[in-house]
Amino acid sequence: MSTLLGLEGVSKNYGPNTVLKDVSFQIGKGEVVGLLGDNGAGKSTLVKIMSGVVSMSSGRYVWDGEEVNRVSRPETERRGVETIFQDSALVPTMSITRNIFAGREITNRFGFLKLRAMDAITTEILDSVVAIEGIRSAKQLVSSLSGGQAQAVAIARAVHFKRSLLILDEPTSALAVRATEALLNYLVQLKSEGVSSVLVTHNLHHAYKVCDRHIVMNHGRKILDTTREDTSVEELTAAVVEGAEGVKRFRQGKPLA
Ligand SMILES: Nc1ncnc2c1ncn2[C@@H]1O[C@H](COP(=O)(O)OP(=O)(O)OP(=O)(O)O)[C@@H](O)[C@H]1O
Repeated sequence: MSTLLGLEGVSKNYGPNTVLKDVSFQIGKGEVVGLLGDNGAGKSTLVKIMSGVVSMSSGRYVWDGEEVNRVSRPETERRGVETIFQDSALVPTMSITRNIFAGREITNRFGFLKLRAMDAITTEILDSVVAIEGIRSAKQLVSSLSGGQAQAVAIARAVHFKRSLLILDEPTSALAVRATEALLNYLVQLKSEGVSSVLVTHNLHHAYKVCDRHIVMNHGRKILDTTREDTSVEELTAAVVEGAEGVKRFRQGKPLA
């Protein structure tokens, strides 16, 4: 599998605090990668670096074999990175449709918005991509949605405009069971279309179910980078809970401390 994105020796300091230490990994084309780790392990910081929101203190960002020197949000968006952040950035006073198409509106040749066409597409993607309970209409204002429904709209938006890399930071935390299942299945479907994804989650069962590879972070360091075939939910649990020592212990067949 050829590499879409490679991070090489990435470190990040916030003042005197080093929150990422010499992290390297690769994301293959069409690969679903689980980014795992305990609270504060550095997952969201990596997500922000991959999407260009935060700059790295040192290291290399290599996209499709080419080093990117100035990694910014517009630059990663141009290359096809879509990110769902923990707090999905939606505009509450606008309708679901307008949020989904924000910045990518469909217009006629005179520049007028084709609202009916956008509403129809919105209805279709809400139904097919994330099966969300309780949304009445694409015209509904986002301010009238629950937290989980709003998150699902953000996911539907990113998934619809899928490009090359979809990064989801804790996407299922506020989703109900059916919507979570739909989203996980969708990631697998995207894979067959050559789209890569990074799934940040605390739910190791979700990660294990859909990810081809798992990267476990611990105190800013990568401590495990393994394919699905070479690991198990039990080993991932040991890595997340106990770090590198936990992996060693697990491989020696000893129980969790
Ligand atoms: N803007 C910032 N300024 C200073 N420290 C920060 C900043 N952002 C994150 N950190 C620190 O970096 C470390 C890693 O945080 P990060 O949010 O990447 O962890 P995480 O693995 O995503 O955790 P969680 O699962 O709790 O979301 C934490 O110790 C956090 O306090």
